[in-house]
Amino acid sequence: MASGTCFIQSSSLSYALLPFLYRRTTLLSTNLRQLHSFSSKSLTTKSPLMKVFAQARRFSPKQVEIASTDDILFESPLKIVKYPDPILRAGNKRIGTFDENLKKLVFEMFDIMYKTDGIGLSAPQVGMNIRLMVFNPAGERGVGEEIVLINPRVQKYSRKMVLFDEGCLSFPGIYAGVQRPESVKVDAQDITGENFSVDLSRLPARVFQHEFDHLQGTLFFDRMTEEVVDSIREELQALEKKYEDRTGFPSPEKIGTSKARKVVTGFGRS
Ligand SMILES: CSCC[C@H](NC=O)C(=O)N[C@@H](C)C(=O)N[C@@H](CO)C(=O)O
Ligand SMILES: [Fe+2]
Repeated sequence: MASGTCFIQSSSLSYALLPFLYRRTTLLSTNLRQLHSFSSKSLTTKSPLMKVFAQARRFSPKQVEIASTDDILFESPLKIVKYPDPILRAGNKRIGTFDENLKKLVFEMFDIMYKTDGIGLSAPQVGMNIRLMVFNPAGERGVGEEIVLINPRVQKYSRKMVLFDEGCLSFPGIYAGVQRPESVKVDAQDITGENFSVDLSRLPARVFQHEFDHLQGTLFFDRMTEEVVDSIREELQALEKKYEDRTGFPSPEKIGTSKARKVVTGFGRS
């Protein structure tokens, strides 16, 4: 999609746009009905207004903003952003420009990943709110395979879930159990902008999912059960305190002792 295109979230559609949207979704639904023989049940909704919203949600492409050149500018050397910095919770823009600057960023991300004993790294973890991740499950330059995924989307994931003790470079020294699907099928773009698909399982699937979560603003403890969070609660609070001491601002989030925390499941939209 062209840079500068204005996207509108279906959830925030103004009523002024409804007539236009209704025409568009009606056309789309007619075409899709012919193409895919939708069941009458899937097209039945309770009111015309609900129908417009339901169809808009089903047919509209994902409305993630495209990064500008400024969004991809970075300062060397890169530094790892630590919890609870709000950068880790911010939205991440899709990348539309595949140039030398992007290649340099990827090289420097691998560099800091290896230096900090990582096996994967997402752009928001180095302060860049864009949809880019790098990983190498071998964790060493020149060993294993370096994988770069730009604007990744999860196509499929296995029902089989696996529990594994994960660590995150944004939570130094903290490890705890996270359940994730054993394998995933991913669509993405490479460093030249070329589309590709890849099937990942075991550790590569785990690292991909951990980094993909970062691109969605999800952190590994969001997926942990309350019992598991209890085992690292004090360490999380220590990071929150460190952030407050360093910045002079209150921590933007607190793990506290609340039981209201909702464990994240699934992948959300990308
Ligand atoms: C298992 S997914 C972990 C991915 C994570 N990426 C970014 O936060 C990461 O690299 N975490 C490291 C702490 C890590 O897992 N390092 C390896 C190799 O040293 C380890 O076994 O601790
Ligand atoms: Fe992480």
